Amino acid sequence: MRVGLGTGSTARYAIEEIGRRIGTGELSGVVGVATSEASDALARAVGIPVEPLDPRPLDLAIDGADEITPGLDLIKGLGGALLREKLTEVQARRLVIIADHTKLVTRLGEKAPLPVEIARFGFLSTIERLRALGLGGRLRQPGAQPYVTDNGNYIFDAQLPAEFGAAELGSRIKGTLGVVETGLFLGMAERAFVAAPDGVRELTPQR
Ligand SMILES: O=C[C@H](O)[C@H](O)[C@H](O)COP(=O)(O)O
Repeated sequence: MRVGLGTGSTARYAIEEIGRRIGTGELSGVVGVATSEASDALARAVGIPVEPLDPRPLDLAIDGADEITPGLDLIKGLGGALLREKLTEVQARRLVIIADHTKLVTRLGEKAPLPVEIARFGFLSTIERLRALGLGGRLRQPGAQPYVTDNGNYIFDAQLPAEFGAAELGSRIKGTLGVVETGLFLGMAERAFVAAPDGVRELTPQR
């Protein structure tokens, strides 16, 4: 199998477990496609052969999420990996999300901002254009300098308006000059395994 390897503190568990099972011989013939430099390094460290993304479909992708609706629409990218995640996961025959129950929401934007990856050149102008769409939020800047993605871009963490249609807003953001990609993953996840104190629930999209 060719497996998309997600990014973040939850996807890390899956990568480590795949590596462990390859090590014990429980799994064989697995090749990973990593969604970040960090996951690439982790996968290699735990013994998963890693290949770059090419146009062939992936059998499976496993990743975390920042928000999960009952329809399994997602916000992703608080870890900064949204572009490579979307490039990889759109090619997966099955996208499986793993998360804890704090990620469940009734509507997108309820708890998390929407990460929007933007080009560094002219980023202040791009942010002005995003504000003109009615988005609040700010440039991700954990210290003295802005956060830089694996692709050399910045991230604008957008506060979504109270009322919006996710697909329409997503295409308006994506169509804004300077925007590279958004962390909206709509209609992509096939199922989610969500851990809560009383156990793990398997969710499929409720439309
Ligand atoms: O860019 C990061 C990814 O979209 C992560 O999957 C997401 O932020 C969830 O990460 P975590 O499992 O660390 O909460």
